[in-house]
Amino acid sequence: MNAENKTENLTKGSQVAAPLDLLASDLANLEVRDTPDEAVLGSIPLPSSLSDDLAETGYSVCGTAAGKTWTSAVREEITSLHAKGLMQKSLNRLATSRAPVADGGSPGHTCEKPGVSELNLIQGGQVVAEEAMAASPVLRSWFHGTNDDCCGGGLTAMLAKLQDGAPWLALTHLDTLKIQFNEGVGGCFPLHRDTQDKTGRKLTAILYLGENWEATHGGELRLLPFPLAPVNVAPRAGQLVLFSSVATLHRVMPAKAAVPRCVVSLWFGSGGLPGGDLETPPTDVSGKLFPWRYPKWIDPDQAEQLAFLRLPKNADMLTKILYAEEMAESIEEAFGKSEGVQAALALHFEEAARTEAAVNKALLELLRETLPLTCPAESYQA
Ligand SMILES: O=C(O)CCC(=O)C(=O)O
Ligand SMILES: [Fe+2]
Repeated sequence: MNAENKTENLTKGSQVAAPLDLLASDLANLEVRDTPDEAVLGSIPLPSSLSDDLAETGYSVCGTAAGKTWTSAVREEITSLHAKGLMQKSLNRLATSRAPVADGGSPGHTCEKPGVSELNLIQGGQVVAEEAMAASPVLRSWFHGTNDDCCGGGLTAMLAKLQDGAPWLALTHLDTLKIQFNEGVGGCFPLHRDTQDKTGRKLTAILYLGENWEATHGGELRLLPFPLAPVNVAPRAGQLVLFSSVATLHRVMPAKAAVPRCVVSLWFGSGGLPGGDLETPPTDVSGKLFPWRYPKWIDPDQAEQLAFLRLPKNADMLTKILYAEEMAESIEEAFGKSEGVQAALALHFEEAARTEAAVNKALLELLRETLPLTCPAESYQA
């Protein structure tokens, strides 16, 4: 059965695939390696499995992408920017109704993540926070790629490694560099995908800087690589997570201890920067540019039958339904239970129910029984 037929089945047809066996798997590809303390992000190889990881799961985890000395220096810079009051509250606008308002937008409720501050240092490839950048020599030299004296790392080296590791993403530039400081008092991010817009952002790279992170500190990044099982990633210093900005659902679990959680988030794009020589970025909204294939632990026949689950429209509909509860929980954890949040949750459940009504019931029942596809070790906390 091809993907087109399956797409129809999702909304109209009555035919459903045979139940799946949940298959055992080899778990990830954790390359143990000796990372020099001074290693700058970009200076040391990314996992050799990067391309396979991204194509099979939509994400790739690199246990150590930078050394202790460098990650400590970046953590100190972020901590000091926070102490100087140069960062901003992290806000989200939650839709509360589908009815348009006078200015053409839709009604919403703006909420703040408690204890979480952020700042874009780079946006559209340009420095947009001059004062903060001036006060951050380590991040500044990483961006300008002038740290030859520290193992030849920096943005240029990192971009080259990503281009090499996943050439099909056609990455051309760093679009955004955001720093984040979470005081560790419950702050978290609700379930989301990073990009629905046309900025050309394709790949998210998150570098964690948590010194002596322990499970009791919370703040794990939870990836939901539908239809595969969710994975929690520890925000340990030097750990880098790469994932599709367009496709990969993720959230940040609540921080549980008064230990700051510091993060550098990078978004890489294709198609060049605005005003550059290249054409408008190719978009993978059609699903064509991301070469999805299922991990080897899924039987090839089943993999073929399940390809339709990853067509963007299908994945969007099904995750809205299957992760409706987790989405609601993550919104409440991030923003509390104010009236505005309650209105947003009511709309969220209404939309999930409307989406569910459009999907073939037998197929949905089957998917509820068989998904997510689980490999034996679900949680990675190296
Ligand atoms: O802090 C993290 O681990 C992820 C943050 C995130 O998802 C975002 O900034 O979009
Ligand atoms: Fe995100």
